[in-house]
Amino acid sequence: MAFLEVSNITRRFGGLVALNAVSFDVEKGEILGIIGPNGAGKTTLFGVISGFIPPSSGNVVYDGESIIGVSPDRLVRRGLMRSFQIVQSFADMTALDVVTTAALTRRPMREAIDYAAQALLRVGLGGKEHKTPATLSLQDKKLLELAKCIATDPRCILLDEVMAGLTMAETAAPIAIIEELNKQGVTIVMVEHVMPVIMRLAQRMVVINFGEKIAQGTPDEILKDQRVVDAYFGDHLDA
Ligand SMILES: Nc1ncnc2c1ncn2[C@@H]1O[C@H](COP(=O)(O)OP(=O)(O)OP(=O)(O)O)[C@@H](O)[C@H]1O
Repeated sequence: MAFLEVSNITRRFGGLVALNAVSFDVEKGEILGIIGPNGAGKTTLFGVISGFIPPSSGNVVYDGESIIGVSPDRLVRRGLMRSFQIVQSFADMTALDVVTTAALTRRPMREAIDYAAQALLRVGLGGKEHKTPATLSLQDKKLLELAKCIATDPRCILLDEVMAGLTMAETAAPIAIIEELNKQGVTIVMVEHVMPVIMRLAQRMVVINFGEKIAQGTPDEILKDQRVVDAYFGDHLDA
């Protein structure tokens, strides 16, 4: 049995079918990349897996149990954490407050603050603990999302476009953090538009187009798949 099993997930918004019977497995310890054009349904898929969006039908099994209907908070306590494209916080919260809030899902207050400070150090944000997220650079905002994930002691992280908007040089830090987490046994599922990054990190990839899975395979297999090239790569190979 795979660590994460997505089976026949369909999600409708009114008449729009954002996801149509999408199925794939994620093995423990792997890095799975998910790609697809804008509006393909990737964020909706992450919302379903992480408990934020109920599916219209289908099932998600995490570590042997169905997690449909389980709240995002409870999933985080079970080690399933997702990042967001935009750091969400109240205006007067510092980076340390934001990460402490994440750490509190699994630790008491005093420990959570220490653990959050360590997570910030680990992503290279040492010294920026007391800045508000709004004043951080885009790269630091992305690193803050990673620190939030790390602070929850995840076993599986869903990363939503952590490289978006970064220069290739700026992607080096998040890439190193993701590789290190994975080496420590954390399973990673990542949605990413930056092709050189996902091609390098992902052991396997799933391609979604108009809410449907159109291909899966190793990065090399995906590059050679004509349906994928037609649907996606024409626009994104140089990205
Ligand atoms: N809450 C919602 N209500 C109505 N339609 C929605 C909602 N959320 C998403 N959609 C629609 O579902 C489809 C899939 O959107 P989704 O954001 O999941 O795509 P995506 O692949 O993540 O796109 P992007 O790469 O631009 O983030 C789109 O047509 C979108 O407009």
